[in-house]
Amino acid sequence: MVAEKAADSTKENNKQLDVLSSTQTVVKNALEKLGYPDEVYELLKEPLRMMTVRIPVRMDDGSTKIFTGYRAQHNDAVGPTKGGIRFHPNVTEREVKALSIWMSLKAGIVDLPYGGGKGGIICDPREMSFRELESLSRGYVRAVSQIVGPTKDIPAPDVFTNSQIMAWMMDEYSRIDEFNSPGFITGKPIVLGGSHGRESATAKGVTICIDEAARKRNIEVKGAKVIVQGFGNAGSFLSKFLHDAGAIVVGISDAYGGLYDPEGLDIDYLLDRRDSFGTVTKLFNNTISNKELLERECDILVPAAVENQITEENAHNIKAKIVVEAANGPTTMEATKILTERGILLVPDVLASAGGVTVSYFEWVQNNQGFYWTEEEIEEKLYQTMTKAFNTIYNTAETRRIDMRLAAYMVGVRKMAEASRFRGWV
Ligand SMILES: NC(=O)C1=CN([C@@H]2O[C@H](COP(=O)(O)OP(=O)(O)OC[C@H]3O[C@@H](n4cnc5c(N)ncnc54)[C@H](O)[C@@H]3O)[C@@H](O)[C@H]2O)C=CC1
Ligand SMILES: O=C(O)CCC(=O)C(=O)O
Repeated sequence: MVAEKAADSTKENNKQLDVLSSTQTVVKNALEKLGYPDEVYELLKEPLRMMTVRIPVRMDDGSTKIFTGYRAQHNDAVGPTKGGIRFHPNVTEREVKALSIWMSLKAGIVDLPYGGGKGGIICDPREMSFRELESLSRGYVRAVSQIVGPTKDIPAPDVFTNSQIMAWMMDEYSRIDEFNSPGFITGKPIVLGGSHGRESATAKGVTICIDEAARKRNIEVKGAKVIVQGFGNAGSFLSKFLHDAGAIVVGISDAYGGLYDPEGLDIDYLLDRRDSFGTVTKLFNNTISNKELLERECDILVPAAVENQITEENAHNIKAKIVVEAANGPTTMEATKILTERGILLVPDVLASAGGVTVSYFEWVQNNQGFYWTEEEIEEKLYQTMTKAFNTIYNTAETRRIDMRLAAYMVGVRKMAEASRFRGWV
């Protein structure tokens, strides 16, 4: 009996942490609230295409290692699919599928002419040499080359991938295409057709959401205590922006642990010492765990690392008044409910982290037109896009008396549902 109960509770816990099924539940709720028939949900609950590839890489020790990778294309009714590529040991097929659905929702929320796509390779780039990483990146592009391209599916950076990896991938695709194809991928170095502001775009978008959310809750960002989980692309730029705006960044973390100081951390020093994978805490002895960090005292909490960090286990202990999700999928559905009931304003991932794909879109447009904008122009366009999206979703949540995640899904799903209907798919 006891063993049966324990097995049931493990099953329930695994279900809550399955990002695909929880995303499907919210998509279903959003479509029902919008009055769409069940067949629209049947179409949108899974990607239209999912490719699994095996990539052989000759390692530096002379052995050959076979890596598994994925590319999911959720829905291309609105336009080509778009979304990052993740290199991480925990990548799974279901995770990549969920990430592609989130990309569709983001494109809908910030009104881009795209559907969602996402890729991932099961690997640990922190343990690979530069040459092995180049070989893996080029091998992945060769393996998925038939289904990607500037008018089909446009990749970008995500966890543990960066502008160098985008450059190798663009070069490999250009060789296959026998044409210089900068619009194949975004997040490239500026000299290869990258856009000003793309590197910091995700964090900029999150900063704009924090400003808007703080205004709604009468909190001054200047002087507010902030914890940021993750010190990579999203988390490190965000910490810098908030620090420069006068917020007190009291906590940060990476995959190995967290740092907390109620008086505020020396962000410039930490930025200077972090490595290219967003690791910095290994240099310190007085670290705490990621779990502890999330529960420490602060006004604003920003998970900017990986999925399933705020769950029903710790949601009751979160001290922040505002939680802004820079990461994809950091809060489970059960935790969303708990935080909302506790009066904590939760700004969901599909809205808060949409700055990255927004500037990726600007990069793609600049590649297509062959004319490039200044950083100021990009920043202004990003600001307009993010504030409009935030307020549309905030007002939808208020009017309908629902949480901001469901409101964001309702706003995000509508365009692809309509486009699929007009195309006669449902
Ligand atoms: N880079 C981008 O443009 C965008 C990123 N995101 C999301 O933001 C999140 C972070 O992505 P990036 O900053 O780009 O990645 P990154 O690779 O630059 O940094 C990842 C950070 O998370 C930490 N981390 C990794 N595994 C962890 C774990 N198990 N527990 C705690 N920390 C861990 C790493 O140490 C590092 O500090 C991800 O969820 C990603 O999907 C969302 C939109 C766009
Ligand atoms: O910049 C992009 O196209 C995609 C970024 C991404 O993967 C994300 O928003 O999760």
